[in-house]
Amino acid sequence: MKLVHVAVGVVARGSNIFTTLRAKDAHQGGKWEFPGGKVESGETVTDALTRELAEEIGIDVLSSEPLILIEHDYGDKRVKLDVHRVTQFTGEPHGKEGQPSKWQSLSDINSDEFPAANKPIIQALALL
Ligand SMILES: Nc1nc2c([nH]c(=O)n2[C@@H]2O[C@H](COP(=O)(O)OP(=O)(O)OP(=O)(O)O)[C@@H](O)[C@H]2O)c(=O)[nH]1
Ligand SMILES: [Mg+2]
Repeated sequence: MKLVHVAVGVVARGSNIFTTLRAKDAHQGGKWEFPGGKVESGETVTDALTRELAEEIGIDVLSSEPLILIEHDYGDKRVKLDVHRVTQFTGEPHGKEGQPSKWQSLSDINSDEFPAANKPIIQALALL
């Protein structure tokens, strides 16, 4: 099965992190996620991160740094999540595609409400 390369952005304000709800009919639908999406051919991960966060949550990423790289096999799909912490941005994050969104404080984040691949992301954030 082919590996889907995904750019994922952790947008934080203090200890709050911006999260969005995946559409019911999407892969891992109904779970909360960190916004992001597939890296297209010819794009760098940073290009993809910038494009996806502009499309999905209406922000302009000014700087970001790598947080963690995760490979996960869902059985129906294999993903490589290239997770970056967004350290500077302009604009106010919102569910630009109509998706529900919320700021969640790190201490309240429940891994069970996120796709299984996200567990190490949430653990890594807790160590920062
Ligand atoms: N954006 C995002 N995707 C995640 C996370 N965790 C996780 O397993 N994924 C998986 O990564 C894959 C690609 O993400 P995506 O659905 O956002 O891709 P996309 O924006 O390009 O959407 P599209 O497929 O509708 O074009 C999905 O299979 C999704 O389940 C996460 O925290 N954020
Ligand atoms: Mg997406």
